[in-house]
Amino acid sequence: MSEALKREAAARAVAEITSGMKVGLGTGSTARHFVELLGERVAAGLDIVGVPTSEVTARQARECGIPLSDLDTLERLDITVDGADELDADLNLIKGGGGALLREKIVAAASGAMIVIADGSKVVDTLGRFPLPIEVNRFGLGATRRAIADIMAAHSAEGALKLREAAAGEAFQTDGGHLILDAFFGRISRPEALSAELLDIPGVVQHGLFLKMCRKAYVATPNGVETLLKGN
Ligand SMILES: O=C(CO)[C@H](O)[C@H](O)COP(=O)(O)O
Repeated sequence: MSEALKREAAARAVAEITSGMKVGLGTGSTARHFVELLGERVAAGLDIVGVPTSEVTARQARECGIPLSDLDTLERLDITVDGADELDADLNLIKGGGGALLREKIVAAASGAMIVIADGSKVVDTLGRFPLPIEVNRFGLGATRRAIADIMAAHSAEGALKLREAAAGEAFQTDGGHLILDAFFGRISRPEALSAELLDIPGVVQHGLFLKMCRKAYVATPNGVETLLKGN
């Protein structure tokens, strides 16, 4: 999908930001457009404060002149705008393709609303085609991996469980210093049950299923930007 369409989706979300808002800033190539466009509005006088969901986004936001804060200071945000790797008709999501899922989920959960911006290829009937990112503690990796594999088998996962690499032979490390296991389900038919089972594993820090967190999505297609609302 073209960068131009992602930018159109981002522009629709930027139009919802008004002065005085505390805004969660997502991570990824679509969120990057949002941050850039938001920076242009800040330069033109928009008075907001942003809370970034990754070190990469924090750097970009600073370069764009967006004032930044954190959840220790602000505790609650008005809105978070972020990308997604998959979204279904109920606006349940898979996120974490960029490895920022933990901070993304913390920031979205602290926000009054979450808007997703994505291109049309991200819309699916059933979540699970995109491998589910699971952030895990380094300690006990083997045992955690085994426990996740057992859950995958119980959920009839179609594929493998892979340690994410930054380069050949070098494990990807999240901003929080954790590792990511990518779980290839194919189809996730019981996302709530899967979420609870994964979070029950002590070594799992968080997973990329964002359930009942998003109420609106702007989806860029070749025909323009579609607005998806939860319940529609
Ligand atoms: O969850 C994410 C990062 O952890 C991103 O929002 C997701 O990967 C989508 O990225 P992009 O807009 O580049 O397709």
